[in-house]
Amino acid sequence: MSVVADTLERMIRFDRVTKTYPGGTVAVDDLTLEAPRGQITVLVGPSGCGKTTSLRLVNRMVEPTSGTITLDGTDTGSMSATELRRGIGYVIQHGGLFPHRTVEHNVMTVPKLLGWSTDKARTRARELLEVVGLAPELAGRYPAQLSGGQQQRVGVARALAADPPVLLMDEPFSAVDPVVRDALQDELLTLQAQLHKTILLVTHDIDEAVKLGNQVAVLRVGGELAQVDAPARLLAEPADDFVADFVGRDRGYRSLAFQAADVPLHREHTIRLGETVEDASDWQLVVDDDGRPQGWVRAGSLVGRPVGKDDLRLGGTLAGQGGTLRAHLDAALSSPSRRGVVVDGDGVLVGIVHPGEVLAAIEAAGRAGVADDGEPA
Ligand SMILES: Nc1ncnc2c1ncn2[C@@H]1O[C@H](COP(=O)(O)OP(=O)(O)OP(=O)(O)O)[C@@H](O)[C@H]1O
Repeated sequence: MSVVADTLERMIRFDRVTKTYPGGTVAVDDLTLEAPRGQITVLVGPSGCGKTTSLRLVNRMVEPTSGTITLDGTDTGSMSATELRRGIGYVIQHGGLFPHRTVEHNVMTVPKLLGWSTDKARTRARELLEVVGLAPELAGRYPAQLSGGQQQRVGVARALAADPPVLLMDEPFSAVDPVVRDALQDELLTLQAQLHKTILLVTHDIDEAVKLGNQVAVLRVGGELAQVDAPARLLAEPADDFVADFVGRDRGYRSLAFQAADVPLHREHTIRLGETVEDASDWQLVVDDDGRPQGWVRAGSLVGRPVGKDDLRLGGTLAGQGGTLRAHLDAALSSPSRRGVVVDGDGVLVGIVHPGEVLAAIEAAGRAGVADDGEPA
């Protein structure tokens, strides 16, 4: 298998696909959609809009009533279901693990079905458990002895076992708490940066959709595609009221997460922990011996004595150098001094930004957007 990561060549294509279930429910209505190779396409929409049905149409767990689905140009209807599924990993909520098989045996399932030797399948399973961040000692446990997040990681490892070019993921992270979900989402993005799978992922959570998707398809109940676009465009230019409502009220602010910040950086006078405060000017930034910001102090009341950890006001977010407008604006607004702290990849202070200048950069980015498109966004 060779997957070219950087082409936009289609991998999965729905061509005028309709699925009507016995009883007459139209779950998917005349869907035409392409999932580009090596990218994450997210299907999002309210409950019952046909997301799961659309996903299952790809691996033929559901057959279309009309229309065709092609995989790399081949009509899936012309392939045997077994042959088709060999190239498709499938991840569901809770991992969908076999409860009576150990973690390792769960991951070995597909390689064994493909006729791999036990040794080769076991080596692959161990390799994958490491890839998804699971400690080797978990290999012998049963799914019930794992946390929700760990089960989900095993589910991903199992889907990747035979190195399929395509991954279908149905609400893979919705059964875990928000903190674990966020971590799993980050891990999927890191993994994807190495693996370049063609991923079709279903979620009902628009924040997850815009975080993970290279493109996001919004479906409405009745199985109609309302809009498919890159996340930034979806937030900036929802096609209609339904999409605008679905993407949410603070979409203007969230769209700043897709724009790189071109904001002037200013030098900031710093003091080190333990250093005696001599300057009575208002907020001062405290750094450790390596120059990493630790927090702000209100210097006036501290003049003449050393700064201790208890004096620090924390709470301001840090923006990464070269990061997004959203991260810079948030750093400025959440800082007690209203000066946003910008750090490099090692967490060392590189400068500060002022909220007014971040807003000016937002305005300038908006004007550049108008110039690019030739018409206002
Ligand atoms: N096997 C089935 N037989 C009959 N109707 C079905 C079947 N599976 C799904 N449906 C119906 O098709 C519609 C779409 O269901 P589907 O599960 O694809 O939606 P969904 O967007 O994934 O929903 P959710 O977010 O609630 O999981 C719903 O009205 C559902 O009741």
